[in-house]
Amino acid sequence: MFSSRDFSLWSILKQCIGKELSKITMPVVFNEPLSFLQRLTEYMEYSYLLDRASQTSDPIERLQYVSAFAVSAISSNWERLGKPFNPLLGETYELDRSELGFRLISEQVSHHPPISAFHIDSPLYKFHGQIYPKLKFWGKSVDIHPKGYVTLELKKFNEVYTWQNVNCCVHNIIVGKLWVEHSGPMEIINHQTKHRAVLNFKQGGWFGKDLHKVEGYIYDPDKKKLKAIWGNWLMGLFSVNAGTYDAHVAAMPSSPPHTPKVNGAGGDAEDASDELPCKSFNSFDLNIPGQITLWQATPRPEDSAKYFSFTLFAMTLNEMMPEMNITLPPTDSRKRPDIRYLEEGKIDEAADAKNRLEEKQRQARKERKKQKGDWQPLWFETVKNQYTGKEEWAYKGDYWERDFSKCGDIF
Ligand SMILES: CC(C)CCC[C@@H](C)[C@H]1CC[C@H]2[C@@H]3CC=C4C[C@@H](O)CC[C@]4(C)[C@H]3CC[C@]12C
Repeated sequence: MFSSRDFSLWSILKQCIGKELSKITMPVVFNEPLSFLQRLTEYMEYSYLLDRASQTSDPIERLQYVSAFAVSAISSNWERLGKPFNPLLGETYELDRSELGFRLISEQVSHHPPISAFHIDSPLYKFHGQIYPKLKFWGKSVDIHPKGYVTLELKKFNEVYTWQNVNCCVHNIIVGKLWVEHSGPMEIINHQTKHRAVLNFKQGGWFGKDLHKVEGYIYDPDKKKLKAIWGNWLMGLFSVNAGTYDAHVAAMPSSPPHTPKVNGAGGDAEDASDELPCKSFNSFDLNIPGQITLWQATPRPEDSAKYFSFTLFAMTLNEMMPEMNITLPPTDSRKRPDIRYLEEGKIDEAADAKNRLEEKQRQARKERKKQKGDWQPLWFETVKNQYTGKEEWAYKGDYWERDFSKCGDIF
């Protein structure tokens, strides 16, 4: 990893207050060596939770595991402060993890606004969706709204679940240590049985008491609370009967008084930046009789901090195995020269390559405009999702036949 300490993020971003960030080009030192398509693949790090959900006959237990999956999908965002590369229009990424039971294909289907579509197949489930990351800069922080629904189909039960990704915020852009927070509600619906999980990602608050905490309930179709789910999005989740949980929490002594920080007068979460997430995690393992652990995060590899804070799963994503040179399409993220250079620590080469690719993309767009042509994604098309009622990008099929003769020359 190259140190970006000598570069001021603020000096670049100060021209952009209140603006959408997808249009500004950032120096490559603020990047991590992955494309956003590869980064999205990290949703699948804990794919075993989907296997587990498909293997239980109790719909409530299924929803518990689907909820754990939805939360686990963002756990790798902790401490990840590099910006993934914006995928080029038509860029694709595949990940064949048949030994884990799934394979994934994703494509950048739109450039302005940026939209990434993905589709994952397993013998047990299908998981697909699209993300429209909207980044907005508000001076002290960057707000990220990863718009778009994701859909999970459990084949054995003919069940469809949908949810929306939770909002994200990067704090301390001007001074201090950058850190990531997820906050807001996440609602996961089983459209067949009408069970719902409503989870709340809490804000750190004044003293960081609730930092990274997730808490919520599973409701039956009549909105009766069945199970409580609680934990922390970076480390793990637990569950127990809702009644037991509520009684336990009500009987808990209120938290010990805190000494307010002298300079911590603001009401926002920045004050919590020194709080150790591990410390607050202990208080989440409430040890309630009958509680079960739904999910626990795998610790980061020892040297992770020197490698963009990647998880082990993330470290595999840009690996180019010898046979891949032949099997991969020319549009696969692993073949992007700028990302590869950054991975190798060659900053100047990475910056040059990134400029060249972006220029090439602009030229191609001009050409299309002249010929009055429209861009057509190769592997996805728009359809209406019957459950969410929203237009979405659906996989057309055929990718794995590996006929890549129609792939554009984008790198
Ligand atoms: C310091 C600033 C300017 C650059 C760093 C911004 C980084 C941290 C931002 C840029 C794009 C962001 C991602 C955009 C969309 C998603 C999908 C969502 O489901 C989980 C969060 C996730 C994966 C975001 C994580 C944070 C992210 C990677």
